[in-house]
Amino acid sequence: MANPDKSSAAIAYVYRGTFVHSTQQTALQVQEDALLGVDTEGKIAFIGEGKKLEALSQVFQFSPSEVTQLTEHEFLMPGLVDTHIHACQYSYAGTALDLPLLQWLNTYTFPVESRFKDLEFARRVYTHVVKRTLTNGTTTACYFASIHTDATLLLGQIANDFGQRALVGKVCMDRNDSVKHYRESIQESHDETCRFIKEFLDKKYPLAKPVVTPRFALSCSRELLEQLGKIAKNNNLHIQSHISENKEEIQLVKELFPESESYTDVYHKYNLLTDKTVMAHGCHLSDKELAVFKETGASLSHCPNSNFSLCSGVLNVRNVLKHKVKLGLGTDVAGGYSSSMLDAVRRTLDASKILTIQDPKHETLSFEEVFRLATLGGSQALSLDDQTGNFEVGKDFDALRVNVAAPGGPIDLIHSEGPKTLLEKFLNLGDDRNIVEVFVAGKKVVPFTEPKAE
Ligand SMILES: Nc1nc2[nH]cnc2c(=O)[nH]1
Ligand SMILES: [Zn+2]
Repeated sequence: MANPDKSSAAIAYVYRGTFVHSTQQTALQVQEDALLGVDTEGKIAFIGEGKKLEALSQVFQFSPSEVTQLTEHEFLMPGLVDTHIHACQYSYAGTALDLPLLQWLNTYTFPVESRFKDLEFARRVYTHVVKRTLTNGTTTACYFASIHTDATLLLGQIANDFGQRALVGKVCMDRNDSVKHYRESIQESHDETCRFIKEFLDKKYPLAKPVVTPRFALSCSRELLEQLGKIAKNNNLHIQSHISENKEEIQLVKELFPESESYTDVYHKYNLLTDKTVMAHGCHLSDKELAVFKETGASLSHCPNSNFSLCSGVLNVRNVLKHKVKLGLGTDVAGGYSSSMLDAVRRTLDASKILTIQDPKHETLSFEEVFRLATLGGSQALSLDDQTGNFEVGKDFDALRVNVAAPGGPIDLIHSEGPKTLLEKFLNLGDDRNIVEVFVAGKKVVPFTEPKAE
């Protein structure tokens, strides 16, 4: 576990106590009385046994008296990864949940998103969403913004200023018959996407990157999809979109793209399925389509709150995992009403249990598996697992310090509990009151220090 050669940077701080995380092999690995050192570059420098404190302090040159000891009801876990969230829909989260997807988009979503031309409105909403998600433990977020380049650049800046790891997408859509002022021409969508990518990359943010973002097949012409596939390829960029969310949407895709064998085939044809692609939902994908996801390395973002709220469908996560398709969890605000990944964890378990009620042979997901999906799984789905997702030496320290018995918090601990039960209680009953500190790339980002809270 300890490898002094891996890191040449000095140790910035060391924690001692219980750590929980996931690996490819083990959904939940618990280390009790362990030591974890973070270097001045924000990377995990070592993980070792508490009883080896003396030796580790000599090898890694830190003072044993400076080690921070976690309390009995505390643990460190990897930060939560939200693989799909619409930052510009945050203002109406918790409302407008009475229509199915396409009617919901036309009635509520497009009119609100069109307001993001106004940079001051954008600043207000984006500051709130970044702060709220960080407080809820989202250390990495994959954001959809709106069609507006400058407002989307602002979202990238705000995420960077607050220290959140973020993928940020300017939405592309050249088709919208219902809210005609909320669409672009093909030329505009292409040129603004290029400007967005260039200006975003010029900022050289350490943790924020641009994502090519066709809204979904129904919002885009063939020409636009083709151009976006090329832009992503030429710049080696991430791609995000939606797929196979609801049955009416799938039927319309079939009618609009009759030459394609399936919804998946539409995106595949325009080179939009790569190992840096994340597609939201996929509730109704066939096994054949899942095989294309596996072959291309594209991943799925499971957004169960949204799938329930808009009555879209119930994704069979077990089947996706059997196909070895990468999968993370998403809040899909505001189709999903909660911006907390703890809610996504709970709704994922609910969705799996519903499938078991319908078919007792279905193998229900365990809380340990869902914990992995919310952390390591999300980092894999976003192809960021070389940097984050679990506690491995050399990765960035993206972590939550959780106190299950936080004073004034939502959990009453009646008995003394082992670490596995503490994690289960936190996942099912906890909230931001239990998340006492949040770290991204070694920097403490919650409680907020700078920039000043609004
Ligand atoms: N849930 C959801 N699905 C979509 N499909 C296309 N756009 C959207 C959106 O904003 N939310
Ligand atoms: Zn979405």
